[in-house]
Amino acid sequence: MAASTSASKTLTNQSTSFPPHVKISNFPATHISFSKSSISLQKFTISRNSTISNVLKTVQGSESVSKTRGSDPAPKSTKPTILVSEKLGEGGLDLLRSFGNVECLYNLSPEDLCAKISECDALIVRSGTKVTRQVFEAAKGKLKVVGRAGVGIDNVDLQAATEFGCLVVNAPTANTIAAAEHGIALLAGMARNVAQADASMKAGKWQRNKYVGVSLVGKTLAIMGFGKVGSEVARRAKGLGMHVIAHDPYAPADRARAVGVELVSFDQAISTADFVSLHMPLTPTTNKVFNDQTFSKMKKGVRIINVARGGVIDEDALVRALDNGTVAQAALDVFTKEPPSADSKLVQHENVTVTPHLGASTVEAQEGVAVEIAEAVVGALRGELSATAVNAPMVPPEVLSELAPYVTLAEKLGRLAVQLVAGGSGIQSVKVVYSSARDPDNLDTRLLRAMITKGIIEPISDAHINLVNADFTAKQKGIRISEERVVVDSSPENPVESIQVQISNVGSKFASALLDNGNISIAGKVKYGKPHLTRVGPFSVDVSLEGNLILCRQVDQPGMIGQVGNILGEHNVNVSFMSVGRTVKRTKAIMAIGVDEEPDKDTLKKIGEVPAIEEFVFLDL
Ligand SMILES: NC(=O)c1ccc[n+]([C@@H]2O[C@H](COP(=O)([O-])OP(=O)(O)OC[C@H]3O[C@@H](n4cnc5c(N)ncnc54)[C@H](O)[C@@H]3O)[C@@H](O)[C@H]2O)c1
Ligand SMILES: O=C(O)[C@H](O)COP(=O)(O)O
Repeated sequence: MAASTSASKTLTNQSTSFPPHVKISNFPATHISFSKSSISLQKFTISRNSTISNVLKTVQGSESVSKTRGSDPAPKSTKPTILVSEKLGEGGLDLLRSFGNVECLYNLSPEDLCAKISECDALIVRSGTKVTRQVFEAAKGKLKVVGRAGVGIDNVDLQAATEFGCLVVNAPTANTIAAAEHGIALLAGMARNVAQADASMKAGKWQRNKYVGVSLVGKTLAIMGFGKVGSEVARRAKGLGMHVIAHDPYAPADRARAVGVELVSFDQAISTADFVSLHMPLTPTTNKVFNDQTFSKMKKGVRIINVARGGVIDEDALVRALDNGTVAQAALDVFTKEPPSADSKLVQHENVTVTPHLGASTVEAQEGVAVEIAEAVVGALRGELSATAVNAPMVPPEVLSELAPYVTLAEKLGRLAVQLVAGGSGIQSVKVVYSSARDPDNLDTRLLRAMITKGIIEPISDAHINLVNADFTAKQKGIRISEERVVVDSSPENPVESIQVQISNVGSKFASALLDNGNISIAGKVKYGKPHLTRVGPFSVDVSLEGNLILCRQVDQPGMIGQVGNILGEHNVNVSFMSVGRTVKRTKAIMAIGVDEEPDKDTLKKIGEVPAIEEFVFLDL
């Protein structure tokens, strides 16, 4: 298959918008929504020659709503009803009132919320309202958008929202500074026992010796998670004279350097720090990452601050570490269960300072998130695309049905590529090469690019990526995604022949995935409707992208498949696919092995001990 032409473009600072000229014909339009692992489809009837923007409006039921911007009111008879269930800044409320009928009903019981919701077109919440499946069921299709006035959307059942065709939008940036300032307040307050001394004085005591604190200047602070909040905490801590280090496997080193912060390994961060401040998202990887084992590696007398999410700490282990003196003090704004039980040992511990999830609670941040969320909700009710949507993008059904298998391939390639990146390497530049028989102008790759972005970003953050927010989120994370289309001589019936994903300027956990130019490179194809991995670095392979994957590089010699297969078999790990690729006979080869179960550490160790195996990596697809 010869490459005949190529065209490339780089996406920077680009907001997502649909071309107005794209038309769809008379068939049921499909509303595509993504969750972490699934795509759900719902059908809506769209008239001939509707534009995509009309599709959006029809799907969200806002055709009759005013199309004017800013504070122009919607026609009275068609004003949408917007329920605000937690306190929201006045600026946001004013904007909402200029557009719809706003009802502020705080502290609704779950039953009252369900009773009310079928009258509402939009619901605005913070972290206190649980927007459950029952709420979406009770809405009976009336609810079109849920706005989360803040970052975390763990209180909204996204899957249910998606299934019920309800858009969810959030306000991811307006409370960053507030959270960082609260982190610093907890750090300083804890070091000087402010809360404990205050309580003691109010109890009539004067205990000057008991509340001798520790100084911050010259102490080492480890920032765990160098994102928006983490980097702002770092800046402020440096101003206090602290030595700041950070651990974030996905943050670019130059961003850290610009703030004067050194990026280090997890173990180095926790074993050298006097203070450890947590700013990573709660993901399966970070869930209870601070546990008995990690506390035991910390410097005796370490102090911990958490304004991220309670679930990153094993709270029982923290109580043990406080009791045995490993951790001298902790200052916590967030808890696994909120509110925590009144008799929680952690909350009651004398060396623990607590606040009731106040990180975002400043007048300024609440005004900021209120306006940010009001704009997003009003835009969504008008049927506009939102840069902060966390679910429910829409694409024309003919594009969707054609691209559906490639969408899965794209996400899997993204997930796979990011797992090949070595810890400590910040991802800044991703190149996607689409080989296709179609003219470059006749291939809409936005959905594929969004899915590759989703595959790359979601395993390393709590961001939810879809067609709407993919470019926005990548840009926010400092990841530049460029696309190149290569026209190949094959059937133009297939929109794409193959997709290659390259990540530049990073180290790899699996050196064989590197091309001569130093880029991690993998490529895949759709075969019989299923995504297949067809290339790893310079090696050709062919393995279905299902379950999990082990990649091994070995000296090309007989018996290797048998040896590795036996180890997996002995440990009851079922092999689903296997493929061997090599560059030159009897030199180096790689083996790609699809496995149904995740092998335990012992099994992987045994694979690594096979003498001819030079390197291997386990990848979760
Ligand atoms: N207490 C509050 O009121 C409050 C307010 C705002 C944000 N938050 C929470 O703070 C956290 C950070 O928010 P943000 O806006 O800075 O998010 P962000 O996405 O900008 O930053 C998170 C960073 O964590 C990094 N990360 C991912 N996995 C990691 C791992 N295993 N180890 C170390 N780092 C890892 C990511 O690369 C990213 O740089 C989130 O959990 C958010 O929900 C809490
Ligand atoms: O996720 C967030 O934005 C913060 O945790 C703040 O939550 P809140 O809006 O309930 O204060």
